[in-house]
Amino acid sequence: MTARTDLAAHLASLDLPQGLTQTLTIAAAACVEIRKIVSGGALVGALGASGAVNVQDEEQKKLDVISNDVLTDRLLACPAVAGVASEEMDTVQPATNPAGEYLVLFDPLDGSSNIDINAPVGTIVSVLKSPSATPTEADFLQSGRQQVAALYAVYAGQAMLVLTTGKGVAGFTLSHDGEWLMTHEDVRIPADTKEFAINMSNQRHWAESVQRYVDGCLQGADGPRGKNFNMRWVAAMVADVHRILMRGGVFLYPWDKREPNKPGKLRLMYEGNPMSFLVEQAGGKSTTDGKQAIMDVTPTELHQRVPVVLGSANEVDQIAAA
Ligand SMILES: O=P(O)(O)OC[C@H]1O[C@](O)(COP(=O)(O)O)[C@@H](O)[C@@H]1O
Ligand SMILES: [Mg+2]
Ligand SMILES: [Mg+2]
Repeated sequence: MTARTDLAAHLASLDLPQGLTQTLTIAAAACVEIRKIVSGGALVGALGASGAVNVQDEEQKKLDVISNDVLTDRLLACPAVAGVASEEMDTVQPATNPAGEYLVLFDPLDGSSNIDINAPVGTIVSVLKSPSATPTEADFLQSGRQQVAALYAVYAGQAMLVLTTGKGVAGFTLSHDGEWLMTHEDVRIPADTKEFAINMSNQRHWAESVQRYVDGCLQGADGPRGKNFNMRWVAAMVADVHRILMRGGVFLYPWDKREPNKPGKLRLMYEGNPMSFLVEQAGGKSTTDGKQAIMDVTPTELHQRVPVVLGSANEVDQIAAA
């Protein structure tokens, strides 16, 4: 059997700046640590609430806090990192690395409501160039187009890490020896699909266009789309997007009428941008509404929310036209 390419060999083949390779290597190793803690579950005290709330007023789970600490500690100790920002921290954390060149933004544990029921969760990471070795919050507010890398790790039956540095998308599976080995060399999202993902319990709050789109899917072969659709909702964006990268589909977390001034639930800097980079690099589309690319949104706040409509290109176009 020929040996598989490991993450280190893949990064070397991409001819990246040394500091970026170092940053991605550390982020990927932190994901292995988090995977071990997720796998330990109740045995390692990883389940349940932490008793605290984050800056977005959401209850923090113990695993949100533990994962955040692992990523923050490891990345701030990486000489190439100038600073980090996280969904779980109020403010940015500058490093004290004189040669720091990269900013790393992350959702340390995505799909928090899945932790206690042993369903898939993950980690999402976005990497930007830092304008300075002593960055301020304003330095982090770069659009998704400025990202130099994005990755996620999904902790499910298998742990997988999916990465882009702007030259396509590669997927790695965690071996029993704790190594990320390439199993998916060139991930491509099919342009067409018969599968959509949305939290249907919010239906009455959606905009008319989203109602029309989903209604068309539900009518199946008897309706305007002329084909039957299936629906999936893992309640962890990382796992829903992973499914789309593996076999196509669309994922929607749209704006809704409940809080008209709140753009959506998901966060631009930690969820929207890194997932959009991966989806676009795999040939899909990632938008706020079927039309406007998420990566073109100019960020104004660190914890900014964004509506998300992403996935198979032709299906995203259907949503735009609904
Ligand atoms: O509770 P809902 O509406 O199903 O929301 C699920 C969505 O919320 C999230 O869990 C938010 O992420 P966090 O768990 O990182 O806060 C997404 O991963 C997921 O798509
Ligand atoms: Mg999340
Ligand atoms: Mg989270």
